[in-house]
Amino acid sequence: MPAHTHAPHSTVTESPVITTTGLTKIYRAHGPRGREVTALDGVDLHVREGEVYGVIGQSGAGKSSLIRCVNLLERPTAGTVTVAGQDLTALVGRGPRAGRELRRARSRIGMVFQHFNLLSSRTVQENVELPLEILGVSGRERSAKALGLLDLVGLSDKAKVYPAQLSGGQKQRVGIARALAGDPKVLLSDEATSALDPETTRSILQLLRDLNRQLGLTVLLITHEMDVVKTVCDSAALMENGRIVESGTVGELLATPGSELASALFPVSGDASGDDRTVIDVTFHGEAATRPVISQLSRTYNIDISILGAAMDTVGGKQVGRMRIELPGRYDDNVVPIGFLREQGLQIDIQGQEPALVKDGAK
Ligand SMILES: Nc1ncnc2c1ncn2[C@@H]1O[C@H](COP(=O)(O)OP(=O)(O)OP(=O)(O)O)[C@@H](O)[C@H]1O
Repeated sequence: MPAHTHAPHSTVTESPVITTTGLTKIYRAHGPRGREVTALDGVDLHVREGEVYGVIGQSGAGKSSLIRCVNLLERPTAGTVTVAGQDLTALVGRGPRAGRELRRARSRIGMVFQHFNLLSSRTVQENVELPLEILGVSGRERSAKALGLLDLVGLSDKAKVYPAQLSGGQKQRVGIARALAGDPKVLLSDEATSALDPETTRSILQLLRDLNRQLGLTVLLITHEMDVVKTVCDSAALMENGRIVESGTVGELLATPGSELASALFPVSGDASGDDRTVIDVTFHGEAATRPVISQLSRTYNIDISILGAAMDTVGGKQVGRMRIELPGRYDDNVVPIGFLREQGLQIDIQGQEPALVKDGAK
């Protein structure tokens, strides 16, 4: 594996910057027979300062509800939301003073939308200036700030044009510049690349990553695309039916036996070539990724190993990967070599072991 892979400098700290506890959102349809939909069912989310955190899940899992509750665009039914040390839920519906504080706190949370939400009647610069107008920033200061942000997102030559004259990727860059106008500590991204082609998606993700690194900006993004998580996220959570069912840093997920997210990030396939074989998935990450463990295994135990499938990649600047290998003999014959692999710090998942035990038991 190449040792020269450029690992971007990580700015992740242990301080929590977004925390939700028991976050619950129940939508109630109007009318006496209104149906209830529980979109969030007690979500505990912990996003650390300086990380890019991805929430992934299928349509209807509750991702949009989560991100909209984090900036209080949607009022949670229960639970708390703390952003940068401030309990936002405590400010809801508590009179004009708390309302002002909530608006101020919100200006420290940038939001990027799937369909950009730009005003077509305003130029690019005027779109970026909009949040500053709302904050009461003077004309000259607004203009200087907007031009600086457009430069940061690579659009300094587009200040005077209208959104209709821009490509989708350029529109999203304007959306990002606008989201940064209030100097947020946190950027929320709601499917920011879903409306873009793959190449533009890559450039927007790269921009988010660069802003994360340069500005120490914490990014919480929701997506239904595993590739987005793989490209930019330090940590990820999987949502199903309004709950977080798995979460952690990419490394932690890869080290979790049976992690759905880990196998979705690194899918490997391949079937055993016969009954009398043991198929195992080996996950490499960190330092173990650079050692020749498979050839050591083969030499130490004098066994022939077949590689059935493999996926290697760089996630958040770190080499990670999975390999599905086949060893001769049944599981009982391979306890020692498998122990050897585990001792090397590798994550080992034995394919079909549990179903086989169940089947054996049923015989
Ligand atoms: N305003 C609303 N009123 C009633 N139900 C809603 C409302 N918004 C969302 N829901 C319901 O809440 C559940 C979660 O929706 P949400 O949009 O949060 O999921 P999602 O994971 O973002 O899905 P998608 O990727 O399709 O946007 C769904 O069953 C949805 O129908």
